[in-house]
Amino acid sequence: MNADLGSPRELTGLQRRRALYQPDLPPCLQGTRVRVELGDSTTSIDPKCADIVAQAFSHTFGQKLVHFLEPSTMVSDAQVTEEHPPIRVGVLFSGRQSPGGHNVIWGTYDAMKAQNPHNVLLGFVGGTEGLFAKKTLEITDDVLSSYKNQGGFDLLGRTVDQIRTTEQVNAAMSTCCDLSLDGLIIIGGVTSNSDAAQLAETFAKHNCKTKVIGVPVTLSGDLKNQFVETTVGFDTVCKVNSQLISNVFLDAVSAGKYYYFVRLMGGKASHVAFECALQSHPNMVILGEEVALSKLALMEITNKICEGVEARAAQGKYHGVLLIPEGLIESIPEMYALIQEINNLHSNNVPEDEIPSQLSPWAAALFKFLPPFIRRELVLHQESDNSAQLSQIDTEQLLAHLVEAEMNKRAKEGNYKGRKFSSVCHFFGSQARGSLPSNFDCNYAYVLGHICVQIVATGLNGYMATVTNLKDSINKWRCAAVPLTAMMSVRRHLRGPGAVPIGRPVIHPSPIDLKAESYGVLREKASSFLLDDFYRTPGGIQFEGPGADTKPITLTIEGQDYLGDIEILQDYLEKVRTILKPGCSREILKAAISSMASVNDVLKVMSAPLNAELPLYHFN
Ligand SMILES: O=P(O)(O)OC[C@H]1O[C@](O)(CO)[C@@H](O)[C@@H]1O
Repeated sequence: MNADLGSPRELTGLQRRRALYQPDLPPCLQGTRVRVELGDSTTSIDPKCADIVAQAFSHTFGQKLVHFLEPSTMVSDAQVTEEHPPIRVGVLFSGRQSPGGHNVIWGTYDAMKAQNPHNVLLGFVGGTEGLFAKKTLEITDDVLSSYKNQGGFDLLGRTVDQIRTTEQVNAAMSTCCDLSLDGLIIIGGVTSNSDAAQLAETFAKHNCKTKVIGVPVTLSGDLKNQFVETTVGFDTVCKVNSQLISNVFLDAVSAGKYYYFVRLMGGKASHVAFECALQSHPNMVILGEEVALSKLALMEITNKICEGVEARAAQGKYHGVLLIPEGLIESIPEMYALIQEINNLHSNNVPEDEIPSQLSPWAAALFKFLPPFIRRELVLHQESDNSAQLSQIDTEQLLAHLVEAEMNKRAKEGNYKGRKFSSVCHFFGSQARGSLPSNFDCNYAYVLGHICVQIVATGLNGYMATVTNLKDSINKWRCAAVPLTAMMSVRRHLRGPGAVPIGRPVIHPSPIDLKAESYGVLREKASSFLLDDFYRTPGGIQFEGPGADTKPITLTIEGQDYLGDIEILQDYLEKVRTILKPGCSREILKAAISSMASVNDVLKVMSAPLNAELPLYHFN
């Protein structure tokens, strides 16, 4: 644990200015009185698993949805919370750093102090380890002052994101009892919220008075379901990555000699890569979900990229940008099977250096085929959820290596006559994860913090704080509490009636919906992206002025009128081509010139920051 955690720190001019930003609240959270309305009883997100979840969570399964409304709203069966005896709440980061996390704590603190100045908020220093060891820091105005609207999780830090073993659960329970906590807020993604559900169940079973609350905070954006629209941090990370990617584009197109292979965070689902592709328009993006669906083998993916390289070479282009998610490696069937074998060996405590010799013959053959750097990375110790350390596996380098070998082979065999293929690889991980959070993430996290306090005040255990209607302005956001068990399910072995449930109930990461409109848009444009270099330069995150309040494209595109700039850019390119075509007719030239007004708009779009509110954007 870092000894400096939680200390006041010196802020730069930009950080000081950001610290002054005051997030907005939806009307229902603006006063000290909130109307609490009970909704429907819940079941499992997968009705076929309801019995299993109900059995595993006999004390917390089936609770009702709870909505927080403005007190003036006349709703039958509703109650108004008015009296607030002093409460004590603990909070911890249990999950990877994600921009905006600090604002959950700030929102919680403000809401607690507004309810009753004697309320106490304790932060656990060092995440789960701090929780087990009762290492707390009382949150005060002073402590918070240099962490408002700031990136990182360094106010409290985090360690192993796990509260699962009997020993860990008992340690957490004894801390909550000893500190007489009314509430415990766990800030994290799917794994941490699954642990939160288990903890809530255990507390209920043992009559522990502490109410456990989960908050959806993960840059990966994969804690997404009918109750949760997006997670805190996803917006910021996609904006920062898109800026970095667009910088790479300009570098690529300027020299025209390198292919950039960019790997983005997002292990179990490819939401970050998908959103960044919509924001930046790379030549190629390969999503884990597509590969898993089509069961593409490593060599098929390699060939697909080589075909793209060849098609571009035919147009005299020897540069390009390819995006992949870090989870791609696990989506490739043969790699998945190999990683599973390695995971099993890890679970049986086989040391890293002995793993290669204990693989099955076919897995050993695949392992041997891989370059040495990938072999080393594949056998590294596992994550807290017993999965491979995807951030440590340089899949972008593996693909670049295989594509180069294949292009050289094609050249040698006389099947490729273009210039030699050259690549540059990047992994954009912590560069974006440590960013100052966007206004959207600052607001969203702050509001979730307020909701946590309403959940404790209402006496709800095993709930997640949620906000829906996020695509609209904050005054239309809808605040609620959703039972964690409602988001849980059990994986099943086979599809159909013979399906056998495996594993324990957890909140699973949601993959990209390949039937969604936003995905359709991306695929429809794939060949233009590949060949026409429709690169976009979104620029840095806008904190003030036009564009400061834009949201992720994937959040706003679903169910909206999509009149994005892609069609317009294509149209523009066609017009330029027409004008440039030698001997084109006077009429065509005139028609092209008469459309110059829209061409100017297009140029504006191409040079303006993505976040700027442009007339051509109709995402919200
Ligand atoms: O900093 P670390 O421990 O490498 O974390 C990496 C992991 O965290 C995440 O960013 C968030 O879950 C994953 O995408 C990634 O694999």
